[in-house]
Amino acid sequence: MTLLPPGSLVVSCQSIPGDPFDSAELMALMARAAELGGAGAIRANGAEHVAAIRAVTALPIIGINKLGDPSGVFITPTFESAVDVVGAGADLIALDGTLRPRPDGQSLRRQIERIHQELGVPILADVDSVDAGLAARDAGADYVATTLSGYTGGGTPTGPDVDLVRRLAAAVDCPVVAEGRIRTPEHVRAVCDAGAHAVVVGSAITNPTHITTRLASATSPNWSTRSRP
Ligand SMILES: CC(=O)N[C@H](C=O)[C@@H](O)[C@H](O)[C@H](O)COP(=O)(O)O
Repeated sequence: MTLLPPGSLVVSCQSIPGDPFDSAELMALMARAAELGGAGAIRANGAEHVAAIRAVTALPIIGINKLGDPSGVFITPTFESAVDVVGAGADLIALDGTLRPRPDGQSLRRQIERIHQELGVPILADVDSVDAGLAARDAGADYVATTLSGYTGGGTPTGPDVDLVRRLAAAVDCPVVAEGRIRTPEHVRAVCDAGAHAVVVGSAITNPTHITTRLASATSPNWSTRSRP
C-alpha cells in the first residue's frame, strides 16, 4: 500500500509560533476536521504535534522538524531531528532536499540512507528546482515536493509553482507532490493537471490568521474610512 495514494489531498496542520492557534491540541482538531473533509494524509511539525495528531487519526502523517534558521536548511535538517518525530508516530519524513549546505555538514544521501535504515520510513524531499529534485531522487528520496520553491531566494510569488510541478513530473521517476501557496480549488486542479501525484495545502485551511489577512486585504481600500450607517 502506498502511503500517499494518487490524488490525495494532504493537509498541513502546522502552527506559527506566537499565533493564537499555536497548540498541539488545536492542530489535532485541525487534523480531525481535515480527515472529515476528505484529506488523505496530514503534514505536521515536531514530535509534540505529531503525537497529538497521531492520537486522533489513523491517516498517514508526514512528519517534519523545523529547526534553526529559516533562511537556510531548516526542515528536518539532520538525521537526529527526524528521530523523535518518527517515534511520535510519523509515517514518512519530509526534509529539505535543496542543494544548499546542510547544518551538520552531512550529505543529503547519508541523511536519507540513515532514516531509511534506522527509522524505516519513506522520505519526501522538499525541493526548489528540477536540479534539486533530480539530486534528491538520486540520493534516495521516495517522493519529491515543490515545497521550497519561492523560499530560497529571488522573491516569493503569490501562487503555486505549477511550472515546477510539470517539469519535475517529466524529470523524476518518483511521485511528485505539489506544495506551497496552493489556496483555491483552481490551484489544486492546475497542479494535478501538471502531474502532481498528491497536493499539500496548509495555510489556506489551517491558519485562520492568514486566511483573515488575505480576505481583509481584498476589501475596498476605502472601507475603513467610509462613513457607517
Ligand atoms: C516554506 C516552508 O517553510 N513551508 C512549510 C513546510 O512545511 C510550511 O510553512 C507551509 O505551510 C507548507 O509548506 C504548506 O504551504 P502553504 O501554507 O503555502 O499551503
